[in-house]
Amino acid sequence: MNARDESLATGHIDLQHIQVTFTQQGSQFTAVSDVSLHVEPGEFVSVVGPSGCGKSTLLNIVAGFLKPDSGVVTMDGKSIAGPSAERGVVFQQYSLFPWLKVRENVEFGLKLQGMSRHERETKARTLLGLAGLLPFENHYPDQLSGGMKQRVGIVRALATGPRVLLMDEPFGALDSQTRVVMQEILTHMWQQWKISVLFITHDIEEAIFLSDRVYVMTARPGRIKAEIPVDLPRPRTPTMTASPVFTALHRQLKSLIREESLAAMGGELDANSLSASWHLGQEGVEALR
Ligand SMILES: Nc1ncnc2c1ncn2[C@@H]1O[C@H](COP(=O)(O)OP(=O)(O)OP(=O)(O)O)[C@@H](O)[C@H]1O
Repeated sequence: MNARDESLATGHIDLQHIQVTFTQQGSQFTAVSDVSLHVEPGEFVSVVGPSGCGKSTLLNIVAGFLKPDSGVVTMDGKSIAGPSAERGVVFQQYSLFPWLKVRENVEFGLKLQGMSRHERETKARTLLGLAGLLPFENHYPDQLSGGMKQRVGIVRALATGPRVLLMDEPFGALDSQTRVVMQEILTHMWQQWKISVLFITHDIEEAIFLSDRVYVMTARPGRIKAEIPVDLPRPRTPTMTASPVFTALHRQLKSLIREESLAAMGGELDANSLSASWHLGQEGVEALR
């Protein structure tokens, strides 16, 4: 078995019956209720759902930053007890060290792993080259665009050889054009690495474009409402977003999330009241004057 086959055989994430409660302003509430989900080795899985449904909470549990109140979370059959280099994390905020140059940022984790200067320089330069960032290896983060910073963040997370990549709205801070390009870059990088990815996003199109499967969560308390396989061939290309399969999936996911977004607004809004509120009639218009 070569190194690539070995990495394919690992990176299995399994969450079973996860329950999380938080306390806010002195009162407890259930943030996540009875969530079970899995990511197979080498699979790209997204989680979508309305704001506040617990998506980041689930990612933080897999990252080992947070312990659930009940339920079981494992990676390759072993209980997750805390953060580990086996699980790389990329957040929306570019968490690069501003005082280090691009290559030094990528080398940081390798240095902690005890890799020699020569080896880590070679590895960082190879990875930066694959991400089209080699010409910027000696730049500081604040000399880069948002998209480039996030590419460096992804390369840095991948450098230490994690078996799983956890991404929490990684492109959320980017403008829509850059975001689309980043999705393409990520899907190409992922095809080369074939690493397991758990990806959190608000963006339905992004979830479909990137994923093998998409989990949809309910409004708080977050549960799994649906699990949707994405039956689109790889490699993914931008033209696929106009295909009948893509548009059907988009419609299905949009409708599932809309129901939950309305529920998240407290139940006082439903489809009828939403349209009624815009048809005020003459009396309503007068009342607003
Ligand atoms: N450490 C914490 N203490 C108290 N409440 C928390 C904590 N972390 C998250 N919450 C609350 O739990 C709920 C779920 O939060 P979470 O960030 O996981 O949701 P999300 O689906 O990722 O939201 P968004 O899409 O808006 O980023 C929210 O109501 C949030 O305010």
